[in-house]
Order: sequence, then C-alpha cells, then structure tokens
Amino acid sequence: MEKKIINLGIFGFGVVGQGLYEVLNRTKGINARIKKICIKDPNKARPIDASYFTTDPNDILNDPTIDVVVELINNTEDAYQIVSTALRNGKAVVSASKRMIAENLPALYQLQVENRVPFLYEASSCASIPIIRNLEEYYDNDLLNAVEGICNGSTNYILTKIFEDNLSFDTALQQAQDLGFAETDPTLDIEGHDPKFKIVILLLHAFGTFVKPEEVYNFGISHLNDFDIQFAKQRGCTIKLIGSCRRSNGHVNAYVLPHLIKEHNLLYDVYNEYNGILLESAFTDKQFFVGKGAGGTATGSAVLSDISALLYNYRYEYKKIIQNNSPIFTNDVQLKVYLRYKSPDQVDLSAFYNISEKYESPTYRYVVGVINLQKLKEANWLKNKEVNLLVLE
Ligand SMILES: NC(=O)C1=CN([C@@H]2O[C@H](COP(=O)(O)OP(=O)(O)OC[C@H]3O[C@@H](n4cnc5c(N)ncnc54)[C@H](OP(=O)(O)O)[C@@H]3O)[C@@H](O)[C@H]2O)C=CC1
Ligand SMILES: N[C@@H](CC=O)C(=O)O
Repeated sequence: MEKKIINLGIFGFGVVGQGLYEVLNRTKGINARIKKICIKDPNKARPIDASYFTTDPNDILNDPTIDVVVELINNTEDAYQIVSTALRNGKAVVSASKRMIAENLPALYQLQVENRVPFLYEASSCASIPIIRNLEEYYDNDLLNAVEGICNGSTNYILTKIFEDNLSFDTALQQAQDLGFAETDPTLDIEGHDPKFKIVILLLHAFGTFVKPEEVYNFGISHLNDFDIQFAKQRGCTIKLIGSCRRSNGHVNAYVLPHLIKEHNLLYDVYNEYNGILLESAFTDKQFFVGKGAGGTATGSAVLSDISALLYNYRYEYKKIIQNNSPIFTNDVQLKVYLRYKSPDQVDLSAFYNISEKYESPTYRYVVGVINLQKLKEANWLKNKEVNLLVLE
C-alpha cells in the first residue's frame, strides 16, 4: 500500500470497534483515519458523532476512497459476506472474527491468492498476543512441534475468580460478560468453541494444515463442580482451559480440554482475561507468550497493528502451506484424564485404555486413566452435565 494516509471503513462499533477507535485516537504515529462505520442498529445511542455511521454496507464496500475494510462484527454469516466482498473488490481487510475465519479458512486463503489482496487477522487469536505473525515470520520453518495454552479470556477470567476469589461460576461469567470479554453467545466461550476456532487458525499458521472446526474436539468448563475444584486444590493444582495442537510423526492432533495445571507450569500464573501460549520447537524447547486475550483496547491494539502492517505491504505468506510438508490431522492420541460422575450408568469405562485410580463415595465417583482422544470425541455420555473431565499433566 503506497498511500501515506489510509482511509478505513469499519464494520461494527461494539467492544472491539470502540476499542480500536480509542487506540487509534491515542496513537500518534499511525496515518490512518476512519471514513465510515457500518453498524446494525440505527437507533442505538453512539458515543461519537452520528456522521460517522451508516447501516448500508455498500457505503464502505463500494467507496473507492476506502483502502482498508476493518470487520469487527458479531455475526458470522454477515462477516463472511463483508470480508469476501471486500477482498473481491480489491480492498485490504483486517478482521477479529475468529469463528468466521476458522469456518472459512480454505475459501479465505483462495480469495487472497486470486485477488492478490492482504487479509490480516492477528486479533482473532489471543487478542493482544502477536502470535500469528510470530508463527508466520519467526517460525517460518518446520521446527515447531507444539502450540498450546490458554486462548480464551472469558474462561480464564471465570476460573481465576473461582480459584482465587471463591466466586460462583455464574457470578464470574456475568462479570466476564459485563467487561466485554465474552462472546454474544457465551456458551461459545464456556463450552470451548471459541478457543477451538483460535486453535484451528493457529494450526494453519504453525503447520500449514487446514482443519475444519468440527474435526477438533472441545470440552469446556460448564460441568465443573466443587468436587472437581477440591480435587485440583488437594493436588496443588489449578484448572485452566487449554487449547493444543501438537505435531508428531507426520501427524498433528488438536483439542480444547480443561487441564489440571501444577504450580511449576508457566500457565499456572496466567490470570483473569490474560492468555498464555507455549510454543515448543526442536532446538529451543519452550517459549512463552502472555498477554490480554480479550477486551476492547487490548484487541483494538492488535487490529491497529494489522492496519499499520498494511502500510508496509505486509501480508501472510502462509509459508507452511507453500513448504508442502504439512502434517495430517489426527485424533489418534492417548490422554491421561480424571473422569468424575455420579453413577456407573452415566459413563462407559470400557472406552478407557487403562484405569490407574478409582474413587467411590455416596455422592461422587471418579477414575483416573488413559483414553484415546477419538473415543472422547465419540462419547455422547460426556454431554451429561453430571459428568466432568480434566486432563492430567
Ligand atoms: N470482545 C472481545 O474481547 C473480542 C472479540 N473478538 C471478536 O470481534 C468481533 C466483535 O466482537 P465485539 O466487539 O465484542 O462484539 P459486540 O457485540 O460488542 O459488537 C458487535 C458490533 O457488530 C455490529 N454488527 C452486527 N452485525 C452487523 C452487520 N451485519 N453489519 C454491521 N454491523 C453489525 C453491532 O452493531 P450495533 O452496534 O448496531 O448492534 C455491534 O456494533 C467478534 O467476532 C468477536 O468474536 C475478537 C477478540 C476479542
Ligand atoms: N470471547 C473471547 C474474546 C476474545 O477472543 C475470549 O473470551 O477470549
């Protein structure tokens, strides 16, 4: 992009849109100005001048003076329409919508190739942590073995409030919603769908493998009860919702599952809406990235960084795809888990490869054992709210 000042057309003026507005206004060195903001509800009160706003997407998509479309809305289908139309119209696009991106990655990749326009989405995965650009540029080789960690701010906030402040799940969730961390439908956070979308995106940039979100197993934190919390505390552990993708022998597996985390683990001290990502590569062992994973200005900063990167013609090269050495996706991996339930008819223990510990009381039972990830994915009995699962380190 050769222009000295770029004109932005923004879709969405909610938590992230307003966060971007604030960050842009307080950042001196960036030559970008907002030309138009497209929103959904014309009757909502807005904190800035009404002349900025429109409800007609074409006021942005068909305006030849708008260089960059910034998509920050909470509707997946509309977001895909906006982003794909903008790319076809030859406009550079920045987005934070991880669900829309994860569900449409092959098509979005193709649109960039065909239309030769950049599409950047750093804010979509772990908000303020610059993880995608690191996977693209620093780890532009095949030495990476694993990308895993806390990649949902809302659930980390909830778990922190439960473990550190003894708040109830519902109170902590309400706070995460009030603070603008949670998705419009918060089940996406607490059931682990949102971190799965991020893992699908990170997996492509880390390993070059396209995976559909439905291929990846996610189990969230909504089944957690006081017995599980005591189980964790008695072992000197906390609980964190972990997204993981890991390469081994030409394959890559991925999942989102709650884990017991011991005090020595770097993820133990990641609190509130912060995210933490551990990378493992062949010669460096572990590297750790930490930063705010949700919230208006934290996410707005990542969006601004993408806008700024467009000024020096930055685009993702998807280097791992080009290297043509991508591992094949698999769910064939063994995990050591704690499974808590009430009565034996609620679970199928024959799915376990082995069981090393069994506990029974009048109120709760649990087993610790090894089970295949594919078996977990197929286990309908895990949908029962009286059954919970935690992965052991
Ligand atoms: N909140 C966070 O911490 C983070 C959010 N994200 C992602 O960023 C995106 C935005 O999230 P967030 O700001 O929290 O959401 P909000 O619910 O706060 O805001 C959504 C905005 O989108 C607008 N909108 C919805 N549909 C349309 C449409 N068809 N055309 C134009 N505008 C539309 C709404 O308009 P109106 O104001 O009229 O209702 C609203 O301004 C989501 O994809 C989310 O997953 C990513 C990282 C962090
Ligand atoms: N709902 C998401 C927002 C950022 O991606 C989260 O809680 O992490």
